[in-house]
Amino acid sequence: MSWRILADHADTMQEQHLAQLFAADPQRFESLHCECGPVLFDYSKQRLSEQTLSELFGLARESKLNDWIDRLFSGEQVNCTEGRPAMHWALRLPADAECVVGEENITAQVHEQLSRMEHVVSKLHAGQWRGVTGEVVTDVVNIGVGGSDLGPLMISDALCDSAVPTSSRLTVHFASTMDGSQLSQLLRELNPHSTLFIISSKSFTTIDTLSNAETARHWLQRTLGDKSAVLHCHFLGVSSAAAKMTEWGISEENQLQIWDWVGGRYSLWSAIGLPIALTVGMGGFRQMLAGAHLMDEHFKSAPWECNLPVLMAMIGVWNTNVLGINAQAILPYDGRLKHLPMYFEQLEMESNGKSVTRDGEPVERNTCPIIWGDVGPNAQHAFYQLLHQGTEAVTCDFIMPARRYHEAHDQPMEELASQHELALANCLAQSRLLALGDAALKDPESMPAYKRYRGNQPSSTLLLDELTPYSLGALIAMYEHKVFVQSVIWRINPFDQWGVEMGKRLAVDTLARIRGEREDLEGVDSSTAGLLRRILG
Ligand SMILES: O=P(O)(O)OC[C@H]1O[C@](O)(CO)[C@@H](O)[C@@H]1O
Repeated sequence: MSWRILADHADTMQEQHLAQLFAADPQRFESLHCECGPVLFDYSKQRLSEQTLSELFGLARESKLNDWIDRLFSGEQVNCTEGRPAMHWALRLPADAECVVGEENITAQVHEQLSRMEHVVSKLHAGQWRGVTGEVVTDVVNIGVGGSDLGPLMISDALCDSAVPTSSRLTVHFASTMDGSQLSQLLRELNPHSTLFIISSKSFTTIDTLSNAETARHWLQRTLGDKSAVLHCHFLGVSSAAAKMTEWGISEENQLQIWDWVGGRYSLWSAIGLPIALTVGMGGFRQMLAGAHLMDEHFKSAPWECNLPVLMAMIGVWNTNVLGINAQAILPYDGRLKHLPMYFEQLEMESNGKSVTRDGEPVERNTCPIIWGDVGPNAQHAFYQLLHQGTEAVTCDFIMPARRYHEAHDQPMEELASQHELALANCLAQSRLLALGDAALKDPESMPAYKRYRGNQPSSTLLLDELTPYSLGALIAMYEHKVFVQSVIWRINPFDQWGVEMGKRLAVDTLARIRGEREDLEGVDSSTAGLLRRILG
């Protein structure tokens, strides 16, 4: 029923260009933006009206959104294919919050691991973590992939301005690629005597991570010898599989725990976020948790009309399923957020890239759009041409902090401030031009066709007061909950990722052929067989 109403309503909306919507209502921004703590969400440049939202809320009611939000926050097994709850929100609860699921006191477990993390962070920052030969550890390498890499990497970079000075002058590095290229580059520069590795893997079975971990172990042992003390002094593990960490050789006191109920792409709030805490200190890490908790509470209790994750999700549904816009660009106007698009690609596409409902039926409508992005000003010189004059409709998320640069380190303050202003101006100019097209320009009719702008490309702007652990925590939690709301509307499970499993199994079989352990090419398609023959000479 709601879908039909939305389709009818779309017929009217499609007739109106964004330029007309803005011209008709000078107060459009006032009625179509919303705030939660440090995040302002402006959706006035989306192709919708207040009536659209009320029709979308009809769909949310029909989909029993509030019941699903209750299920998520009561620890029900919302991840039905794996029989697990999804409780990343519990990682952000303050120590005095009560959260008991079954027999388990979740808050107590979470805060015990936070204390253990704190111990590790203080020891490393104070220069008290020593390698096997007594040298102070100065370099930490996080080995992980997917959620065990992207979140920690993205946030550590984003919060570089909040980095705490440490007496050990600690540097945190990341290695994820299974071909070993990132790690071997690092190993050329690092000193085995003063390097610590974090093996970060929820499952502790991911071949990418385990093969890099093996390489790191051999690198250390070639210089430091084959004694168990080398493993003890140079490896930490973060996983939900304690026995596997022990079997690999990580001593129990160097193990940090996460739980089955934290999905990999939702895990940066747990000990998987250790590299973040090493960068911004435990104080900064707790601020990030507090920002996310603020968004959790807002999501649970704010009316839909001013609920940021719900609004963002329903606008996404409107774009994808009613306006037929199947591409979304993530465009941060701040170089510190360069990994944010990649992080959201995993969060959204691994969660909602599904075509079977919770009941095992084929979905009736499109699910997650294709998401990509880059630092906005750089992307202006790369793919914005398509946004402005191509044939595809794309919705964009512009993300930027309003303020930056309180302290100038080595550069004059005015120089830094003026570069920030430049980025802000470009962000506002681009979203304006995308929305209004020629209407944003003077005398467009005099221009040749190839210089004209169609406009009507929808976008949202997420304005943070500043980029801090608190505001970034709130922003990421907002997107997490948006993904959940959309999964409810699309009736899919956002917490599993079966689509990535079969590829891993086929790779095992292919590897046996590449290594000559299996010579026949029986059952292999001609393309793969031809490429294998060429590789094997
Ligand atoms: O932390 P793990 O278990 O090594 O998994 C890494 C990544 O691999 C995936 O399972 C996909 O293969 C992601 O969901 C996950 O973030």
